[in-house]
Amino acid sequence: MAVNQIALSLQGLHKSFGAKLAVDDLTLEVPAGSMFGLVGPNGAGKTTTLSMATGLLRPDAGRAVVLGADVWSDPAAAKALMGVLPDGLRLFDRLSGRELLRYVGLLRSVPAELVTARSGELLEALGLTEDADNLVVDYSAGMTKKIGLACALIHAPRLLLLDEPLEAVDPVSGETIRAILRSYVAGGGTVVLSSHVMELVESLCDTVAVVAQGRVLATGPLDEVRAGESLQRRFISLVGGRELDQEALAWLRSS
Ligand SMILES: Nc1ncnc2c1ncn2[C@@H]1O[C@H](COP(=O)(O)OP(=O)(O)OP(=O)(O)O)[C@@H](O)[C@H]1O
Repeated sequence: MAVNQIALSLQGLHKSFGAKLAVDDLTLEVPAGSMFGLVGPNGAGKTTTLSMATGLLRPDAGRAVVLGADVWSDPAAAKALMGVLPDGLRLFDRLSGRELLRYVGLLRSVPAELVTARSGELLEALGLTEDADNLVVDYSAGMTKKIGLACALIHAPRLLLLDEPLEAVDPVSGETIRAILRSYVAGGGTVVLSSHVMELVESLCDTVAVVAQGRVLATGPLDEVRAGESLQRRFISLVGGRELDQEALAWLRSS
């Protein structure tokens, strides 16, 4: 891999929903081999940005390029290089976990024997072996997240884009997912994840971007962005905290 290669380049992305400007001229570069955290308050435009980066939502303007492949003009090449765990993932949940992995693997042109072997390993690593033959519709939220992650990994992509990957996941599974992501990056992969949980981003990511109102407020190596503070404090000073009015919700106080 070339030194200083860019795994994901977002250039001047724009997206409006009616009068709402969700993503406003957003430019971002994710270095290859990094664990990149995308953080921002509710409604900042993280999901919209990731959807445009992964080919799920067409930008009004701008480009998304994955390891040299343009997501919108060369989608087959770009999609072969990335694994995606979208927000509010809709899976074919009338399949069992094992069947779903097989379906996704074959769809991604992974040879059948390899799909079987990789599925077994992924199910085991994510603690899903016991439930592998149960229908995904009956999985808990955390189990659904984990099978979604397995689907994103089955074709051994070079770039993983994960929207809130640890949401609803129990602490033990959370540790497993962190370990999988760390070993994926150690092996040359790149991860982009969005999260509200600053401790998670601080403990896992080496590079971050803070976005608010569809724009990048700060990006770079974690230590540069947090500038001697905790990421939480830096985040609040960049984004602006909100004080709760003394009189607000007075009816909730019983005395
Ligand atoms: N399909 C849509 N139709 C209309 N507005 C939308 C749509 N999707 C997103 N938006 C708006 O765009 C803005 C950005 O939303 P987005 O979901 O990208 O934010 P987010 O940073 O992922 O938020 P959260 O952290 O709460 O998930 C919000 O104001 C949201 O209401």
